Amino acid sequence: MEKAARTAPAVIVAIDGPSGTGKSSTSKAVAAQLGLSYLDTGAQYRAITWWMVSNGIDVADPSAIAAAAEKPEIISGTDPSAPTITVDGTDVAGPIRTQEVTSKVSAVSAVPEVRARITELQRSLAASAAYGIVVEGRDIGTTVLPDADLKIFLTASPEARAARRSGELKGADVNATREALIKRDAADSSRKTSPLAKADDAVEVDTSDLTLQQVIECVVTLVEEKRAAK
Ligand SMILES: Nc1ncnc2c1ncn2[C@@H]1O[C@H](COP(=O)(O)OP(=O)(O)OP(=O)(O)O)[C@@H](O)[C@H]1O
Ligand SMILES: Nc1ccn([C@@H]2O[C@H](COP(=O)(O)O)[C@@H](O)[C@H]2O)c(=O)n1
Repeated sequence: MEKAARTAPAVIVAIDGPSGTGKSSTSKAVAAQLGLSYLDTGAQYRAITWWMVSNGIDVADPSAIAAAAEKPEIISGTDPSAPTITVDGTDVAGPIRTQEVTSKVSAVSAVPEVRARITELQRSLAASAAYGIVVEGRDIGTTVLPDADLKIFLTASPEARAARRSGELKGADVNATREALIKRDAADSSRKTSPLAKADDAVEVDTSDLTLQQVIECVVTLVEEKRAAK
């Protein structure tokens, strides 16, 4: 598999969609299976949010966020079997998943200066991926990599997404989880700069009634078809 991937043409894959649709799980597995790099762009927005909170920046003040947007150094490791994220040299893989960061990330990621900074990082990582990359997020197909070889937009019902997330957060209330997902998606979809949206040329995959393995197989097939046509 690895050898075949390394003799195949480099391929850029954009995977977007709302929260809990399976973007990270699918993208990581597809990248690992096909010998591609992997970038979790949500982790980058979470990392900059973590830095803002840790440094006492008021996340309700867009001008304060904009003024600080260039300060933290954010580095993403793109090996799908061990993705990493550091801020100023500190491993923040755990801290960026707290409820506090999750509840504040939409406000921080809506600030245009933050998006410009993070988008530049994302494009540079994609350009330096020798064998190709799977990049997952909210605006990859529409804004970050509009010329991606393949664009996928994952969806799932709010009920399916809430059940998946509640399974992860042991003991979490499914209704509260569902409301929180809907609220975050609404904020991400309604911001002015680069909102969560399906690109016109993206393939939409509804994962509500599919197992994770079925979604992975579907995306691997789509990538292989694109590669064969290159
Ligand atoms: N098709 C599926 N069937 C069942 N569970 C799934 C499926 N896809 C993903 N999951 C599970 O749902 C949870 C959320 O998946 P994942 O983190 O990949 O979603 P996401 O779209 O990246 O979410 P977010 O945008 O919030 O980071 C994980 O526990 C994952 O294992
Ligand atoms: N391309 C992206 C990716 C993410 N965001 C913002 O980050 C939040 C966290 O994303 P997760 O995938 O880790 O849940 C998300 O809610 C968005 O606010 C983004 O703006 N653009």
